[in-house]
Amino acid sequence: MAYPSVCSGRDSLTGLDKIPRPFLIGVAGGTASGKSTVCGKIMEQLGQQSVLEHNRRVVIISQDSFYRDLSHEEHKKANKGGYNFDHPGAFDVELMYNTLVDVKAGKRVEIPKYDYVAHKRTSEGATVIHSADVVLFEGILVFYFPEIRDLFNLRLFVDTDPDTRLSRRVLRDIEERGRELDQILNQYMTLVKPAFEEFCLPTKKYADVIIPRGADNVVAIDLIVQHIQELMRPNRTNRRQRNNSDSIVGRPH
Ligand SMILES: Nc1ncnc2c1ncn2[C@@H]1O[C@H](COP(=O)(O)OP(=O)(O)O)[C@@H](O)[C@H]1O
Ligand SMILES: Nc1ccn([C@@H]2O[C@H](COP(=O)(O)O)[C@@H](O)[C@H]2O)c(=O)n1
Repeated sequence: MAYPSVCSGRDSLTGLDKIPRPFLIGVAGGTASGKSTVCGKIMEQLGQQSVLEHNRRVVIISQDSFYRDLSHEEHKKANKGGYNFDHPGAFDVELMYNTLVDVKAGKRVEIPKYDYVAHKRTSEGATVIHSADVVLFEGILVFYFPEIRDLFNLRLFVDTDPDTRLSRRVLRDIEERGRELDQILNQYMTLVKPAFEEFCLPTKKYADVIIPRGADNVVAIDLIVQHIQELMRPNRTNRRQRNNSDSIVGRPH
């Protein structure tokens, strides 16, 4: 696939002289490992959970918003748990890449919400990004595509044991995604688990920080938040000019 050129290259975490805004964090991990929950905790600890959504300076995007549109046949398969949503080919990589490039360039971007019952993006409840300090991009395969992997300034991998993930997925898919138990287990055994082992797990090596036990790991989350705050501190040398009051650092939590 041909991608448009972008000023790429990852800012070294020790080379603190060039901290980009927004600071783009990739959060990978298996299904139901706690990626969204970890992102929520990071946002909360940065004091943003109580801020109205359109004023937030820390934004979470889900990779699921970039699933390809399904054909009629694929949609029928998906309704039976037989469509492979865990394969890299299920994603619109070009749209995902172009969107992240726009986010990094500070452009106003609208990210549609994904409807897991209808298996498609919805026009309602889109996340609007216009002047974020930190953008968290979470999903099972956010480190799979090299061009996308290279866009991240920090990479986290949420490492939760597979039994825990399966039991959480079963409960979540029944409660929130309108699924039946036999369909969930069949999809998991035939598609989700093999794809996790083939495509997701091998990307753990790209992480800067691996978070064992996901959101239960308060120490890891505290350290990550401290690191982000340190990087984003307004009086860092050579940082982009901005008003102190605009910063997420030092805001009341
Ligand atoms: N540490 C935890 N303890 C208990 N339940 C959790 C924990 N982390 C996540 N969950 C639950 O597990 C399910 C999957 O978590 P989620 O954060 O959505 O995972 P992911 O984004 O990786 O799919 C959700 O129902 C969530 O509430
Ligand atoms: N229509 C869909 C789309 C995705 N899935 C499954 O969701 C998982 C990814 O989301 P997580 O929050 O669990 O990371 C992935 O494993 C897909 O199997 C789905 O079932 N239906």
